[in-house]
Amino acid sequence: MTPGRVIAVVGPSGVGKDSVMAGLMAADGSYQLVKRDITRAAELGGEDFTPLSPAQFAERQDAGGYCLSWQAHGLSYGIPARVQEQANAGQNYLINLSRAVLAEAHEVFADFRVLNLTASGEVLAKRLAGRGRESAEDIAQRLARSGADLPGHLRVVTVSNDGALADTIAEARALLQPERV
Ligand SMILES: Nc1ncnc2c1ncn2[C@@H]1O[C@H](COP(=O)(O)OP(=O)(O)O)[C@@H](O)[C@H]1O
Ligand SMILES: O=P(O)(O)OC[C@H]1O[C@H](OP(=O)(O)OP(=O)(O)O)[C@H](O)[C@@H]1O
Repeated sequence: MTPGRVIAVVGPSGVGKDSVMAGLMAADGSYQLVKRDITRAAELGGEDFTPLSPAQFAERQDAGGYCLSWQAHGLSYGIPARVQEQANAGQNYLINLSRAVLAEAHEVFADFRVLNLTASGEVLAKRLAGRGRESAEDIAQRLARSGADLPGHLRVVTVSNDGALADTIAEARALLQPERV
């Protein structure tokens, strides 16, 4: 069985990862979005995620429930182990990952690609304020993280999302075309 393709969408907070993923999903029905476990209150909204308490998260993690997990922004994030199983069985996925787990993800998924989104610091600050999910202090901390480097051995496509969302989605699809999104 040919493994499914897993495309990680990464980039700084506010760059448009969730928006671009939604656009890619609307354009190509052959991918599924990965629903993450996050220790964030359900009412904070945004992406469709599974809200867990820190104790619930730790329990799942100890039971081997995650193929990838990390901490960021004072939260824990987990990718359910079944995502790895289903990708290996042929399912294609779009997945929102931390840049810090890309090298590990490259080991976890047999057919792994990265869509790296970028935007200027000014645009990021405006978008985070407009989204209204975080406090001013939280936003400042998120912006301070924005310069992470990507490991050199990965297959990465980089697209600016400084302009219109539709243009970003079209460019990402064109660059990923041989990659089927
Ligand atoms: N190209 C764009 N132009 C204008 N606003 C955008 C664009 N892309 C995303 N946004 C907006 O910016 C905010 C952050 O986008 P989001 O997808 O939540 O980013 P991320 O998931 O990377 O944090 C949202 O309010 C979203 O609607
Ligand atoms: O290590 P980094 O690449 O900086 O990423 C850190 C975290 O930021 C994003 O989280 P989340 O989607 O909750 O936040 P965001 O929407 O503000 O990016 C991303 O999915 C990671 O979980």
